[in-house]
Amino acid sequence: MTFDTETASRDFLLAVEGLTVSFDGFKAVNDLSFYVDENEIRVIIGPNGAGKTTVLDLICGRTKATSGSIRFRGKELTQLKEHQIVHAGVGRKFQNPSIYDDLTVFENLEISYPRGKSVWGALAFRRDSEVIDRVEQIAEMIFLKDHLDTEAAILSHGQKQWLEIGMLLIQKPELLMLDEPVAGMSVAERVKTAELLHTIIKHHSVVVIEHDMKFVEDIAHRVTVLHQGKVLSEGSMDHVQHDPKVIEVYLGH
Ligand SMILES: Nc1ncnc2c1ncn2[C@@H]1O[C@H](COP(=O)(O)OP(=O)(O)OP(=O)(O)O)[C@@H](O)[C@H]1O
Repeated sequence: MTFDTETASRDFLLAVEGLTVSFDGFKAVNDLSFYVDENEIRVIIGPNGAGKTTVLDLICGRTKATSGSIRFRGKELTQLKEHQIVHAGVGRKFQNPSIYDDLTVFENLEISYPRGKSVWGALAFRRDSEVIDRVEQIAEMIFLKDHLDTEAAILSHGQKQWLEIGMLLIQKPELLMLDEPVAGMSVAERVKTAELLHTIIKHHSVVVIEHDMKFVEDIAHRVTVLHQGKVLSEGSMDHVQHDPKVIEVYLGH
């Protein structure tokens, strides 16, 4: 059986097919296809300019595709607006944390708690036990249970990154997309972040862009190597690490 026949007959959480985006004639993503399963950690690697960030921008609706399809739980995302994609269950963390420095860890998590869409729902929102329980549960997962009253401004760089992941998790996205989550972290923080991702995928799927190969090895179920907007290689870390094409354009440097 060919890969195509196999993929066509399966239900993936995320199915990206023939995705292309052209910026003034330059195809940053070029006829790209890849598939992500439930409870999978997929890592996207590749040289600078390969199109990794652009792929996440396309999935979360920040950039509009020139052609191709992105199906999430069978729902086409390419025509949706960013907030509709968030509502469909896709959360995205950018490289720079967008937390509120002057609020505490508790408050940052609390304001991210989904309150329903109506204005009335927002007005009726109060700090009830359901919210407190959920905030505490997430804080424990992101190693900040003892820092609930700490102002976000004084957290370490790594703790800020975890807080932002927590702010996404509290919204219960089915798919979480992270752009270089361990950049600038200490070795100890990287180890804890790998632990966090292994906890997260019990209930979510994760797509991560990463350059730190040790970290990739620790977390990846499968790795997709991008080069010039296309898949150069895909499979286990072991498979892509030994693929001569990958060594030539990326890992050998
Ligand atoms: N809005 C845009 N307009 C024009 N060109 C763009 C735009 N966004 C990205 N590009 C180009 O598309 C290519 C892919 O960029 P992208 O940021 O996706 O690469 P990357 O793999 O994430 O690289 P890095 O590892 O350096 O972050 C680059 O050549 C970039 O200059």
